[in-house]
Amino acid sequence: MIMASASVAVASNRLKISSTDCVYSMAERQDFILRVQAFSISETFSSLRRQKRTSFNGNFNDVWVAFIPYITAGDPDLSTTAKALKMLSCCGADIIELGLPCNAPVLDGPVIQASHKRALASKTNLKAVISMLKEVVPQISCPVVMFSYYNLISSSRSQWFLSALEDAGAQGLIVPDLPFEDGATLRREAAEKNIDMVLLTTPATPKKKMKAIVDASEGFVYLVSSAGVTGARDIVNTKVQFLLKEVKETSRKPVAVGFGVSKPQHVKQISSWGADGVIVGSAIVKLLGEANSREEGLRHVKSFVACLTAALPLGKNEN
Ligand SMILES: O=P(O)(O)OC[C@@H](O)[C@@H](O)c1c[nH]c2ccccc12
Repeated sequence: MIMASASVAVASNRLKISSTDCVYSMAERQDFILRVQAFSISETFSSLRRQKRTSFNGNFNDVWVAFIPYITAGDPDLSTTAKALKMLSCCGADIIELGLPCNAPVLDGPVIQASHKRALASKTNLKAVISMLKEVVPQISCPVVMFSYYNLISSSRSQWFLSALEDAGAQGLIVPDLPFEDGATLRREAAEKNIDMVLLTTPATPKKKMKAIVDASEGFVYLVSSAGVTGARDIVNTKVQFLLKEVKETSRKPVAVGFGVSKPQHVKQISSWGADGVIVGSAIVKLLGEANSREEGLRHVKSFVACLTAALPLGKNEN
């Protein structure tokens, strides 16, 4: 019961502190961090669906869309990443994607590529990220999904890699460059460690293969909005509305949309199309990378995230 009440307290506390005025002082004071085990990814979406609120955008419909930010671990250093994780968890993130830096992030655009470079320059490696997460995960109330290119996994043997994630309290894993056909073993090994392997489907994925991907994806399905690499876009691909419908006809699994989301109107639009989550990476990473100081970067991210979450159905910043 304590755990449950603590979770409820955290949840209600997050709703209360998601208004931006007290979040940072809360994190800074460190005197009121309830050490609760974050929900699993599936529990997070189920809990959000239970909390679903009726929103009126011409007609009443029950919606609650998860906000899923991405940052690169170690950018610009792991102590800033630790602060960012705690701040994002307080600012309304329902799930956080945390990228492991590597030398060739080929699916990333220039903004995230630069973040990998900064992270590697600060000597960030898997061991250091795992020890940071062991410290931080008990202090945050949302699940962490690790992002790793496959070469980092194959070089360290997948079972050892997955055990390290499990020890760190990571709840999910995304390996964007691992072809679906080659991922069965890793998916099985992840399932044995209760780590959700989140799979990606794109506008170019044939329908039959999309169905297989959706069926095999754990936690949620990542719907990539557009072709190409990560990076803020001016507009969201309108094909996403049709793709979302197609995926949701295939399964009841939650579907989160990413790639290019960088404005409140993108969040509104994707939410109105029926997504269960919106994923934002480059626009957040850019603020961290361009700031004059770590503290300034965190402040800018906090304000930007508040704008985006305010655009979610019945914006989470509403008191
Ligand atoms: O950066 P964007 O355009 O907001 O897209 C999300 C993206 O950053 C994140 O989900 C991600 C980071 N690296 C990736 C590589 C492939 C697919 C997705 C990703």
